[in-house]
Amino acid sequence: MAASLPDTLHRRGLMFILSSPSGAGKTTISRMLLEADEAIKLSVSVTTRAPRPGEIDGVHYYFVNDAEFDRMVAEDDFYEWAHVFGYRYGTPKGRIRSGLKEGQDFLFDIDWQGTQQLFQKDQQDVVRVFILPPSIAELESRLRSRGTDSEEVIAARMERARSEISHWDAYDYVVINEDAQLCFAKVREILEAERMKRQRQTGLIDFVRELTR
Ligand SMILES: Nc1ncnc2c1ncn2[C@@H]1O[C@H](COP(=O)(O)OP(=O)(O)OP(=O)(O)O)[C@@H](O)[C@H]1O
Ligand SMILES: Nc1nc2c(ncn2[C@@H]2O[C@H](COP(=O)(O)O)[C@@H](O)[C@H]2O)c(=O)[nH]1
Repeated sequence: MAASLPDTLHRRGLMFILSSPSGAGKTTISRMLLEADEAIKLSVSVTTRAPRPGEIDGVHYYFVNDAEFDRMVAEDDFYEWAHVFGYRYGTPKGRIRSGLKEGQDFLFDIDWQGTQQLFQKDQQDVVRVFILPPSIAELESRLRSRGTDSEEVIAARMERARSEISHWDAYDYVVINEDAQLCFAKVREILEAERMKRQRQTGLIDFVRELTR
């Protein structure tokens, strides 16, 4: 019979960030990951933008007005926050720090500004993945096919896409989302490998010491 592993063998959780220009598919990949992997939890952001059809308050975002967002900023409730497309978006502190200690992994669908802020605060727990579209034409076509944004909003997102893409080299991994299943498989492999990193595996020193005693 196989011996059981000591219960001192734990792992720190990680902050798994997916960023991309709007429409490249990070929400699609995030949802696939959350469905396939029960061990990672979405960090639900707060936003001042209106919900899109099908978006549920508290599930996809916490939708708040400007006054409520101001109050949260004043009370230092955010891990990070940024202006994106004329609205404000922020990561509420919630239970992230204590969750990481307990081994909980968190998924962040946030932009490059938020990524920078999280990385500055907590380098060791952050894994940064940037998703690129296969082409600019395909990016525009995806924004259109999503059917949730007006022409004006699509134009603003396309206008910003090049400057967002210019931040690709501030990420640990870059994955091109041509085929969603393939992209998802790659992102999942990154997550699995990052979970195994030595520095995340607390208790390993004692375990190895015991093995080699
Ligand atoms: N590999 C793919 N091939 C074709 N369509 C895709 C692919 N990945 C995502 N899409 C579609 O493209 C549209 C945009 O995807 P999604 O909403 O996931 O982008 P996003 O990067 O999260 O955008 P935003 O930043 O605006 O939230 C959606 O309609 C989605 O179904
Ligand atoms: N810095 C942050 N960026 C965020 C956060 N939540 C979402 N986002 C980014 O905003 C844009 C637009 O999102 P959309 O849902 O309106 O299309 C996208 O790049 C998101 O990744 C956050 O908490 N902080």
